[in-house]
Amino acid sequence: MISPRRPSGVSPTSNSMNAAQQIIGTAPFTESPVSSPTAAERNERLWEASPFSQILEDGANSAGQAGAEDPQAEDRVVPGKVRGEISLDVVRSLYGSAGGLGNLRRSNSSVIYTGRPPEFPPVKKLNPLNKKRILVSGGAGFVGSHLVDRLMLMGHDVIVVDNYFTGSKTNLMHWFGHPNFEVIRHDVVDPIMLEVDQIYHLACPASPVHYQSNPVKTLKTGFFGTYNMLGLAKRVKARFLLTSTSEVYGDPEEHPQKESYWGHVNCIGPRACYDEGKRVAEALTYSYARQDGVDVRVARIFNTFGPRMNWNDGRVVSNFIVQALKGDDITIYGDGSATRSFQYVHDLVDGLIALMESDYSDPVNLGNPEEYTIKQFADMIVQLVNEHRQRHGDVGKTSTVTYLPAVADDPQKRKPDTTRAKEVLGWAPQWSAVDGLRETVVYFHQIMQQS
Ligand SMILES: O=c1ccn([C@@H]2O[C@H](COP(=O)(O)OP(=O)(O)O[C@H]3OC[C@@H](O)[C@H](O)[C@H]3O)[C@@H](O)[C@H]2O)c(=O)[nH]1
Repeated sequence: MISPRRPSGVSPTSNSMNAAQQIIGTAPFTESPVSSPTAAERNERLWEASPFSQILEDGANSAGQAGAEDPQAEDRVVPGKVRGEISLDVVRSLYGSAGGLGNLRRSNSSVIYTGRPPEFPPVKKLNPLNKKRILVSGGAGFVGSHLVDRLMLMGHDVIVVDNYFTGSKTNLMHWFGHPNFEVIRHDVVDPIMLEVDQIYHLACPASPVHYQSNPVKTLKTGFFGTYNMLGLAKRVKARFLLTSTSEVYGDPEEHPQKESYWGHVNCIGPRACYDEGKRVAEALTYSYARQDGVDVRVARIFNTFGPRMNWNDGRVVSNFIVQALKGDDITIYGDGSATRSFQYVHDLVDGLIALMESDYSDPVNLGNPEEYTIKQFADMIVQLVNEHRQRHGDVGKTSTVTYLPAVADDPQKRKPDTTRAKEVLGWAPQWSAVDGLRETVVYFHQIMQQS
């Protein structure tokens, strides 16, 4: 068994338990013996030769064992923090230098795609009754690609639709050609017809810089994108999960924010394209549920960070880490007293899957209630980056903070009340912001070394 931990996000009787409980690399299927190697024997030999077999068989201890010889061991933090019986090391291998990042090299004049590693990561062999066809809209993006990784490792058939506005094929390259995986270049503002059992609807730019760059398109994505995905869910009777946002609470007058809070949004401001787009997406979702009986789930996602964020994403985490790694000024908009609560992407993926597999239809906040002022957050990142650089013998310039004008309608405080997620999903974040940031610093450092 890879991990002794039972997924704590779901009850032992729920569907997700059946899915998540199944173990990667379990005993191969049996067939009648024949003189030439059987499929099972071939499978076993391939498995033993696989670079992943060692990782999986070492299980949660592998990071610790590697620590004695590995100079970068301190870059690895908190082994085992992924729910379900999936090794965190395998998940990491898909975006670290052994996986996703290992797929390309850059020089001044060219980019060389070296292809995915010689074998796909092993996916679980599911009983056909438990294997689902799952559509992930926006699956080439930051959060979407991590969700795709997890659903693939769990053994499902995954179809991604993405228009690559902010997503990237390189986030998914490690699955190209896998029989359980398909990707379609498609913009969800246009209808699409597919046969699926579940739809995770993520497609929408999420960084304020991106969603404000074409606000009409953001509103079209919020309305027509959700309308088309809900129409599909209705036609094929798929369960539908909307990724909504903490931005539906606007600049909140209630703190922390409970799901029962109706919000405080400026419907004519520069953020309205996203906030109101997501609010109408929620309204559509519950209208389809009431009128047509569509089986819906709504996650309200709070600030999330992790590997595969674009270095030029524009959000605070990537901006501050990249600035600190370069020794540039850390740009605080306003006086730094606004607060945010940051969750690591693996916690979010756990929560999304637990919600999809639950029988709960009302909105659920998914976020980490650890709250920081932006100034505290800047100091924390500078310190973590300095520690990281010292470990690598890199004595670069230490960044200092510079204050720039505040952005319009910037919410002044944000912190999720996660009581509902605990009660209905058994979900709570497992990663502290610091632990997640350590991994994210390593990731951005690797990206910068490649460019
Ligand atoms: O370089 C920067 C970037 C951002 N910030 C500040 O840091 C805070 C967080 O800003 P971000 O752009 O990361 O994200 P925001 O919280 O404003 O919006 C996010 O909210 C939740 C999600 O749904 C979305 O990912 C996004 O809209 C804001 O106060 C912002 O003004 C800086 O001070 N400097």
